[in-house]
Amino acid sequence: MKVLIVFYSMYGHIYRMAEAVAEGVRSVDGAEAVLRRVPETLSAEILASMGATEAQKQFAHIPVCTVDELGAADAVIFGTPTRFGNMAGQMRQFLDATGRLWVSGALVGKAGSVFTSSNTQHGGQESTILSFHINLLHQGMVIVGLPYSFQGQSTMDEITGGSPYGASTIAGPTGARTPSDNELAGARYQGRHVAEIARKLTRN
Ligand SMILES: Cc1cc2nc3c(=O)[nH]c(=O)nc-3n(C[C@H](O)[C@H](O)[C@H](O)COP(=O)(O)O)c2cc1C
Repeated sequence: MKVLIVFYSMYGHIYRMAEAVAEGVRSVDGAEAVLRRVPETLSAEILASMGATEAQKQFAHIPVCTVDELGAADAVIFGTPTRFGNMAGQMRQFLDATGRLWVSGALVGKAGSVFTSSNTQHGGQESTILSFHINLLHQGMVIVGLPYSFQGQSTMDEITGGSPYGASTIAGPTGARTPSDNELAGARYQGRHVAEIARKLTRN
């Protein structure tokens, strides 16, 4: 059973979370985690002006996802930073290339799940995940979130990402904060949870 983790990251937070999601997937017997990134759509000049050039080198070795790989996966977990409370345009562009999967119903009945990051605590993590879910529903996917059985999302001991909609991390106003242990635990939990549900959905 193949669980595809397809992400966009500009500064590395979503990449780090994607690695943790993959760990969670791999903790399920028979589940293979495949990490892919979506194509970059901004020019090198714009990326340099945004201070992304060095950061993106950390995950340049991850292969770029193809639409066929998306269609062939047993479950898909999407990771995107928030952009004004929505998914990043790079992810949007990738989704807009999947029309033929919609036509053929390739994703119907497969588990789909979303995780995110933002600079500020209330900067749109929930709206990013929930508006992403609309796309999954149009593709006929079965939406999987991050249940409250992941107790780390209820903690009052620290400022943390994570909601019933999906794992998340807060990068901080300058983007210098890295995903906390609790946020990474949420990402691992989500990966494991999706893989467990996908295993049930794919059982004959
Ligand atoms: C154009 C743009 C819009 C953004 N919009 C938001 C926003 O609405 N709320 C917020 O908290 N952070 C916002 N951010 C910050 C990003 O979400 C943050 O850089 C990202 O989550 C870090 O993830 P990454 O390291 O994987 O790129 C924005 C960043 C950019 C470049």
